[in-house]
Amino acid sequence: MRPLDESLLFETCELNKTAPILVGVSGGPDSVYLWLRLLEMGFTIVVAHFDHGLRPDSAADAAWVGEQAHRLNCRFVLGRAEVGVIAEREGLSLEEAARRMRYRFLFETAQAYACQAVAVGHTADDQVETVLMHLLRGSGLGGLCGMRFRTFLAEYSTTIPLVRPILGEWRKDIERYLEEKGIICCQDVTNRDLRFLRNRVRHRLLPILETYNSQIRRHLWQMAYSLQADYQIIEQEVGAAWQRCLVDEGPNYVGLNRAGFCAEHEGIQARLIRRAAERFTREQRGSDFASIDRVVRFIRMGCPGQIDMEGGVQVVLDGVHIYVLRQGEWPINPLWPLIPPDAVFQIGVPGQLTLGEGWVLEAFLSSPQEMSALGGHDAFTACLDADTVQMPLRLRTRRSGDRFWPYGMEGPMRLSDFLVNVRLPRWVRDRWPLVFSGDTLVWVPGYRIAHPYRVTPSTQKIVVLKFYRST
Ligand SMILES: Nc1ncnc2c1ncn2[C@@H]1O[C@H](COP(=O)(O)OP(=O)(O)OP(=O)(O)O)[C@@H](O)[C@H]1O
Repeated sequence: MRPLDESLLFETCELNKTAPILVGVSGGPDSVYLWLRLLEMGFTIVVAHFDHGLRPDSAADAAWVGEQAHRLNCRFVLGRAEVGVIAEREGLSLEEAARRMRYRFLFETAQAYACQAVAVGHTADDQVETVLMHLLRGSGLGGLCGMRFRTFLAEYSTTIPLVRPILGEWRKDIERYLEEKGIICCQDVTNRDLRFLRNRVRHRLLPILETYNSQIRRHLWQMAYSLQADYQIIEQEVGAAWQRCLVDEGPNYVGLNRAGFCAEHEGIQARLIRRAAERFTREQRGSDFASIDRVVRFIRMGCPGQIDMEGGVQVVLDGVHIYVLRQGEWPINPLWPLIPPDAVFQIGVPGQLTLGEGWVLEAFLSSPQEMSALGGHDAFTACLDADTVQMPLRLRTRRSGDRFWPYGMEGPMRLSDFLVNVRLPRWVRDRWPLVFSGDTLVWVPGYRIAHPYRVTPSTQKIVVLKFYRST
């Protein structure tokens, strides 16, 4: 366990005695204890209390904290908001609205009074309850790590940390300390309300778990603490993988390199998607395992297309890149080499076609030896047996009645059926480029070449076709 001592405050919480610390004091025993202990240890404290206006006695709590601050000669800042009204307006639960308003107030006050950190009174018991709540709701490793001694809440401040100096102290020891000092704190009656999951965990679940192992609280606390160190290693790995895969990023999208992504470890792949999706999601809780797993499998399959995640996030694959974006907000860069619906182009071999938006289609001749030396290629490169194709090749969009014999299939099928099967997004089908030899469709870029045009052991020369963006 980590009791409140100087090494915890200076090293783990990274506090110093040169600037004040803002302590969020509800008036309850935990935050009062935190405040008194920090004062005893010689820190300068700014006391901040937020009146949520949700209980009839909330003004009395505020007054009590103010009186104590006066008695202890600490600066006191009181904040107030109509949490009920805000919750309704923003479609949040009362607890969530209260939490957001409170943290916003605490960090704004810390900024205004040049405080080095915001300190709150979460205890070891709160930690154990939090870990169990995460477990019950189905969390990953991140949730099982529980709360940190020192962290940043980026939505409130990226420069002022949130510290929890009494995260290693048990409530019973805190109560004993206050009793010895004769301090009677405010009591929050909602702490006994069993409609709240936290209270059920505290008053019902934990006593039952203790009948299995009397040390369960200690074990859960230790587990969270050691997982935090493990998690840090994973986060470093994910950060490095992110740098390796990131190709493009904007306010409403992130672009990753698919080949790089697929080369990462499976666990890292899932975390990369989670990290990208978290930027754009409307959900407060992260995406669940099943949804992340579905996206990872879709990316590994490699066919261009799109897939929706919960929280308004979309993942779009163009065969080379993975775009994670806010639904409906397409990146400025076009993803695919789309062409006007009625356009027809011709391309000789060797030859080059400049399409819109910086896209280029290049054609050249190669030999089987050269191609095998080059190794694998992406979905927007095709190799055809040169003796089977009729030059120049033609590029156009689909027309009714088009048929296609996909590589590896028994025979031709309707192109429209093929496009449905591969789930090419409906809105791009009329602008998707198709490569024809004479009247025969030989390549659906991003997906398949036509079976009769494949490279075989008897192939002498290969026509290589390649779409790429020149900008
Ligand atoms: N109204 C408030 N004003 C200022 N800070 C608050 C307020 N409510 C909570 N906090 C801060 O957030 C911490 C955690 O809040 P929570 O509601 O979980 O409190 P708690 O575990 O009941 O602790 P306490 O005994 O201090 O009320 C508190 O210890 C306190 O530091």
